[in-house]
Amino acid sequence: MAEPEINGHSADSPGGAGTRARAHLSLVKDVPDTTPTPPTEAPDGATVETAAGQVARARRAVIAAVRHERTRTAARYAARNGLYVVGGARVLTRRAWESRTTARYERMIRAAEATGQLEEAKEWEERAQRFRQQRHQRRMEMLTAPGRAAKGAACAAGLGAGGLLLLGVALAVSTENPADVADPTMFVVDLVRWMVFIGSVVWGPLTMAAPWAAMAGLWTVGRKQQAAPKWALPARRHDAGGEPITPSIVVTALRDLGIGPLKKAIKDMGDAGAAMLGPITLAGCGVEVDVTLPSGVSTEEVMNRRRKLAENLGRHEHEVYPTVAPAARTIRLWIADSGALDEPVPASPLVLDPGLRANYKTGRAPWGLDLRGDVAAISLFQKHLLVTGLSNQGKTAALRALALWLALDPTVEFRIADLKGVGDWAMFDGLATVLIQGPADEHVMRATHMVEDAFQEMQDRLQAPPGTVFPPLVVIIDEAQVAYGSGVIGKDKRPYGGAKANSRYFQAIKGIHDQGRAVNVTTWEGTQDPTNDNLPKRSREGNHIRASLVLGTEAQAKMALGETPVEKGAAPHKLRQGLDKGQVVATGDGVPLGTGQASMNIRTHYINGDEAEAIAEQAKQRRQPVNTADDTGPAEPADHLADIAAVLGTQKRMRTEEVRQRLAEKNPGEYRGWTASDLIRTLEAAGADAHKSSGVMVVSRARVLEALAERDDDTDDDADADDDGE
Ligand SMILES: Nc1ncnc2c1ncn2[C@@H]1O[C@H](COP(=O)(O)OP(=O)(O)OP(=O)(O)O)[C@@H](O)[C@H]1O
Repeated sequence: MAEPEINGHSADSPGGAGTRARAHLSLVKDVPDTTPTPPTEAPDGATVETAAGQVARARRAVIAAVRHERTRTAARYAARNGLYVVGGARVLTRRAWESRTTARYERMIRAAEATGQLEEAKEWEERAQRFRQQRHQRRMEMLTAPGRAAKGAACAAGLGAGGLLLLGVALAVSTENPADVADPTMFVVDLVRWMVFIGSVVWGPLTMAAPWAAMAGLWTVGRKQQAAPKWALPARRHDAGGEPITPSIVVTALRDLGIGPLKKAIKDMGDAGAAMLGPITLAGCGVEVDVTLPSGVSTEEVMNRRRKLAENLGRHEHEVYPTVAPAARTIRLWIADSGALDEPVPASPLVLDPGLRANYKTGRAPWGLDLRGDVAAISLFQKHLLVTGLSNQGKTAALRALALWLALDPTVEFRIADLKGVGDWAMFDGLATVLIQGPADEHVMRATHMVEDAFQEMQDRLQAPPGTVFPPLVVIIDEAQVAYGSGVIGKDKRPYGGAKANSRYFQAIKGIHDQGRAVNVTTWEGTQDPTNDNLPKRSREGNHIRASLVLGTEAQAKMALGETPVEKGAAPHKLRQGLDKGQVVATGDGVPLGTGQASMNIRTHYINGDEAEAIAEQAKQRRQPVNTADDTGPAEPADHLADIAAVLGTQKRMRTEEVRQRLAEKNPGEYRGWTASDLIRTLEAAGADAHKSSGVMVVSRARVLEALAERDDDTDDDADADDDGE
């Protein structure tokens, strides 16, 4: 600010006050000398420049050239590319080190312990143990390797020489020329001679090219990993220049928010507002600070001015996350290092570790990183899940990443309807028991049957004796808005889709939301651009975990996540469409939220189609082959009498207890909950009553078959009567 005045001085009085002012200034701060040097009048009247003026001009030109953005970019470019080689060497050395030691396992154990995943830590510990044993075995084998190799070489040489001699003898016998005995051996000798010759010719260029090829390899690895210091990286990757966050910057940013009472309170504070702040702590790729607001200022007022707050802090809006802290009247600010959130998210552990296992009950799916850069792992045990967001922002990829992790637990059954049907879920063919793919009415009908079927299975499970253990059944409907929006009507005049109470799809989903959790039947829905019509309130609120990618408005954010998380700071509507692809704001049970935290931003790992195929393949190898159906058909009621006849098989009579047991094995969903009186009643109704034989109740095969035949006759008669009537 003072500079123009000083420059003004110097222009007026070059050798006097101006020079003094410059001298003084240079002691204070090293600024470029931009003072124009005045021309001097030559004796003949021409204007000439003094030597000092020329030097000063040259100096200015050099300084300007050195400081020019292009020079800096070029210097960064040169430094970066040189350092990629060094970085690449470091990366490869680390990889080699990790492949020979237990460093990687120890790192994973620490990470698992830090996120409270003790099961996972134990699993890594066991793997490390196995690795140590195998390494020991390899080392022991290496001790005896030279002897074995020498023996092998001697054997091979002997066999080779013998073979050539034998071949020579055979040749000599066939040509009747004893001199041919040596031909095969001489051929091999010539071959070796040629190989040595060719080797000696290419050896020179090869040894010349090898270091360059090695350098190019190191450079490629370094570049891929961006293994250069931050300052040398391209502008979009290095720090975009935001100031470090200090207490005075935070207080000033709050003071200038435009909230009158806050401004006044800060002015009145003896310590210029510092008392409002808790300690500023490093939190991942940013800092965190709690701000206790003065009385008369609500947390909501500050949260509503998020953009201005971010700008006052020298950050973009998406780099500042204000949330309501557990303490009263306190707001928690997490402020990212400038540009840090634009760094790519590393690859998923599912891609990096092909040996990864999952456990439905105790495990947590490694979904991505939170804003601090810590692992964000989600528990999916007995959770209904909803992922929503605008189109093409990574909804399917986020949902699929969770399913791929869970597929690594072979006990989990999947039934999937992808109502877009462009193959995003195709890798689940042979893994899911049902896979419906397509957007037409027919697919909505099939998806509805699939959900109704799961609902029926849930009902059956609920009837089972207490303590029965159920395998997890996860029903996934991606692009569920297609089902909610469908106008297709069934033969019974009931709508399949829609958000009305009689919508078959909606009813089945609601039914599972209400009671499915306890018997391990859960739904996961992915939906686009939520509205009250394409995602009814009762349906969205039935989910335990709700996650949203970028959305258009706050009202949509409330639909996606619920009112409370949004009021406490969850803001999917503040994410940047296109730039924040794959970033979800997640809330609910199963999301690792801290005390008082209402939501979490998770930058999910992206698993592309090929990687998803490979992970699904591993999952298939760990489970029994699955015949994937593309339609479950409307649920047919079970034929009890026919089922009883089937379990009797060829036996004349069978104890009622055994019949019940066999029925439960044949169709657990239908018969697991049957009591003895259910069986007796069914038999009586059909006229094939159970009776006592040798003191125990038995079912007679003859009576059951008779009852079946009678029933079939009756059905035929009814059909004939109907035909006559017509
Ligand atoms: N986690 C991620 N990180 C970076 N990019 C991602 C991520 N997830 C998805 N993308 C990108 O976004 C694109 C769209 O992803 P996806 O198909 O999952 O979106 P969607 O929201 O399901 O789309 P639609 O609404 O059309 O079904 C992907 O092709 C990929 O390029």
